[in-house]
Amino acid sequence: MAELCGDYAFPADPASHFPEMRNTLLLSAARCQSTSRPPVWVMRQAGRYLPEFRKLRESHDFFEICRTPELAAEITLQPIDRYPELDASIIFSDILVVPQALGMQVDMLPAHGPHFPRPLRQPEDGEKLLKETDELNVDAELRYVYAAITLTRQKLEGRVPLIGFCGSPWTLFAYMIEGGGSKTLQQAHTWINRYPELSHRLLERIADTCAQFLVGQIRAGAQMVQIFDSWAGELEAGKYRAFSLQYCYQISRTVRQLLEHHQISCPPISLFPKGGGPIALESIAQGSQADTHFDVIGLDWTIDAEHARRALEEGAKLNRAGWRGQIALQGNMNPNMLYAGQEAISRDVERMAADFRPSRPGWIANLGHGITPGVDPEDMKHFLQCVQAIRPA
Ligand SMILES: Cc1c2[nH]c(c1CCC(=O)O)Cc1[nH]c(c(CCC(=O)O)c1C)Cc1[nH]c(c(CCC(=O)O)c1C)Cc1[nH]c(c(C)c1CCC(=O)O)C2
Repeated sequence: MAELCGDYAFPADPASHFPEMRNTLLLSAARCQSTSRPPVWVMRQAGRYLPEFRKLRESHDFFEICRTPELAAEITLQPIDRYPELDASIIFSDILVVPQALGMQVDMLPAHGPHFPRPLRQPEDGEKLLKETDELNVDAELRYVYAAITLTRQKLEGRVPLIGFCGSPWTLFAYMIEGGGSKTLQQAHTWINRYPELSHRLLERIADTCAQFLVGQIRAGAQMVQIFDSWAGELEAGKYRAFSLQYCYQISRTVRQLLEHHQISCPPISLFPKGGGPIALESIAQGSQADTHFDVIGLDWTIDAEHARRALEEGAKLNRAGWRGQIALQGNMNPNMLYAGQEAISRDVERMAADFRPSRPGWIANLGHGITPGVDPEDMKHFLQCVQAIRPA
């Protein structure tokens, strides 16, 4: 893997190394600062609904693209070149590069998605992984992502900010045990119920790896980072706090500490607790501390902006650490609305804009989950144009 990217060196100072930014709407909204209009980007915006992506995929394996900075940069830029309406880019990669860095094999099977030939089956498999990753050099394993980020920042020429990301420890842990997608996560639940102590040690190792990985991405040029907790909604409230949220806080804390050591200011950190509902949001605000908080929370489409705000406020009232920071919201149109026709899309964007009006400044328009492969690229364009037409709050 290292051969593919050769030697990589972090820029001395990411703040001054890259072309001057011409669009900072995302970074302002993430800090709840007022903007002329809400910024917009879309999860999975570089993906299979784009013919130019499918064309490149014909001749390259998925993880080969992830490991080849020139290809990852090219795909990251595809939606930016096609849609001048976008206010952010997100580096082309996958959350499963972290299990790979931890020594697990992951393949991307056509039509099936991710597949681990040797998932964690027995407690001994977990102990073995812990032993073998005790002195893991995260930066050496994942520097191909850093190289892709630095190259993409140059190619973006300041058009829009670049977002870096990782999976949440719980979501990655579940993939590492299930070995791929799963409807029930039965085996992951069995691990946290039968082997809670070992599960905690694994989650801590994954969180530490993710934190170092996000710091590397930020040093390489990422201007916001998002933690995808795609399976937050699978856990009951107490277990969500113990097995997921706690480790997302650990990532936030470690990222802030390590960046301070490097004398780099911390960019906005975003958490997407998919399916977690009001209970997850309340828990997030209740448990936040100055050094563990999130600047942005992503919402899926099953919760509306008003309930989300209320849940965050309730949580903040119960916060014993005295944390009173502001949280920006991101989301949350149902991705399936992109199949409903342009008139319906227009109406739903208007509805969404009205719902989020009291949250502005501090709203980043997005879908409530990733865009799916069957969407007509013209309908995506229409969605972006509708968001652009939203007037100042
Ligand atoms: C759970 C998860 C994964 N990957 C990711 C998540 C979290 C977000 C979510 O919940 O959707 C995150 C991800 N995956 C991908 C990105 C790239 C950046 C972007 O444009 O958003 C990001 C941010 C590329 C991708 N990751 C994948 C593709 C399609 C792969 C292909 O071309 O064959 C892309 C463009 C494959 C992938 N990767 C994963 C799955 C389950 C699949 C298969 C199903 C699917 O395609 O949605 C794991």
